[in-house]
Amino acid sequence: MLDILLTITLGTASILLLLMLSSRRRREGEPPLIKGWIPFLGKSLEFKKDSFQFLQHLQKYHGDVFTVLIAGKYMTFVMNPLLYPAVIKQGKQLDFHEFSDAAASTTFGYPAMCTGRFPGLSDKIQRSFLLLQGSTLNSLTLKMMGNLQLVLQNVFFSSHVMKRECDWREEGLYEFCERVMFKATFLTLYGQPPQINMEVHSNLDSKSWLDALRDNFRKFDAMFPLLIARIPIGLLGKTKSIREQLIRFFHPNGMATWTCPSEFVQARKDIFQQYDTLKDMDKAAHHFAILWASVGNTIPACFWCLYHLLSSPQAFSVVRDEIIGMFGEKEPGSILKCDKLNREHLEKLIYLESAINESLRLSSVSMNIRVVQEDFCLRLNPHCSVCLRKGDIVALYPQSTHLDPEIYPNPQQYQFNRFVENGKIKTEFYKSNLKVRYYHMPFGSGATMCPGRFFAINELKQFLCITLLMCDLQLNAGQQSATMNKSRAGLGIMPPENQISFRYRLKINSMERQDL
Ligand code: HEM
Repeated sequence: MLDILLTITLGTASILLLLMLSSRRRREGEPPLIKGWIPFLGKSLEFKKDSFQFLQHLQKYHGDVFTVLIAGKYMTFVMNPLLYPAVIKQGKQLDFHEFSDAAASTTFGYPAMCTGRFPGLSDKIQRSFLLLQGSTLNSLTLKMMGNLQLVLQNVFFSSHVMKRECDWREEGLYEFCERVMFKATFLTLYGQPPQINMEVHSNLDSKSWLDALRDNFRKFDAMFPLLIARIPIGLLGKTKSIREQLIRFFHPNGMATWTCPSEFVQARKDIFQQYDTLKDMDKAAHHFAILWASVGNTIPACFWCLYHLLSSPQAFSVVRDEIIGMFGEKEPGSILKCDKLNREHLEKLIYLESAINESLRLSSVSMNIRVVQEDFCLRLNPHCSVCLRKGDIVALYPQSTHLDPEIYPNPQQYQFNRFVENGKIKTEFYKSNLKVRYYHMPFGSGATMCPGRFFAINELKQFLCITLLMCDLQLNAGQQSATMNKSRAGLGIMPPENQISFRYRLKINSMERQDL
């Protein structure tokens, strides 16, 4: 995302990028252009890496629409959500795919799709995304439920952790979310590589193929913002060889031996098979990109959802009671047998959904980027239109909506029930007495919205239901509150900046506990 360029200008690389500033003649109707590297640099350093505060500052002085010249690119920011619909519905003149194709191909290491070498590939890939929704979502959800429970049981019953399952264990909360979600999502989407059968070998391979994959993934992910900003991978230490190992893991010969892939991954394998022009490592790189898409944001989202619930006793008790009210108190071992833990029932958990929405509202910093396809004037409302030029970028920055006090009173405060009204999920939010259509945008907007959003929300609900039903959980006392790592502004969900530790144990009923 180009926001990374902005982020970098706000960081130490500012001087290099700002030296690339160029100027062009202004036309009538163009939004105010903010340029001139000395004041820009001064301000950007003042706001350190907080691009949201920096943009808010620019909005205060230049209005709801302004253009920033960053690294030779003209980026027009539309900061008022009441103006978003005009941008979002403008699919033809404001395109997303050209930009995402270029950014994703360099980041994940496959050839760009819009070069003419792969006719129809991009459309087929877009169609495959439908398999993350509709009726196939039911089977994905069921599979995820089974895998989540197996992975959690694995955490408790693996013999290398020399503890009884009823003993408290301590761990980093982020590491716990990462361990559980990475494995469960991988198995659900890609199926099982032959060397592992979790039920039979649950005690084996403490440093298994999956741990190695996750370690490499974490190292790659740390470099992700720089890669998206097109910093050449050769300049990023070992990142190139780490990415190669990650890609090699998805080599088609290896994947052919994995059992039970999801219909989504199977469809992608079939599509790539039709293209002789795609080398095996290119196909593997496409599969790797989906691994990133499927866990890169979901893991930090799980962290914030669980962290906020554990930090707020009222939220925890309302959400836990709602889950228990729906599924009943369960013996940890019998949760899998509960046939209610499906999509239909998950949809009825409104406090849980509201708590998830609220965590996403606070932690999401994705930016919506569109590339202008031709010179034209975009009418934003009856009183305001802006003239744009081919090649310019238009950016929506939903964090400014998510933290707008007019739409969300006390916006920095976590309120788990903010999205509940009259016993239903609240969908009406207002600004200047006008209904805001795009009030919650962690998954992007319009035609380019995240195709995995329904799966992601289900995963979050399942993760929270299963951990709350199976485990007793507590944050360790005396630690600082979690803060957000802002270096990923523009790229999805921010991970925590600091380490948060917690303790957990398998739930057993109080009678049994007295016997222990
Ligand atoms: C909390 C979790 C998630 C968040 C916050 C999230 C957010 C996003 C965002 C903001 C975009 C870009 C949309 C735009 O710019 O308009 C995106 C794209 C995408 N997401 Fe997600 N996502 C999540 C989980 C998932 C999952 C579980 C999958 C499943 C495979 C997934 C698959 C994708 C794919 C394939 C794209 C690219 C779509 C394209 O190229 O057209 N995401 N996501």
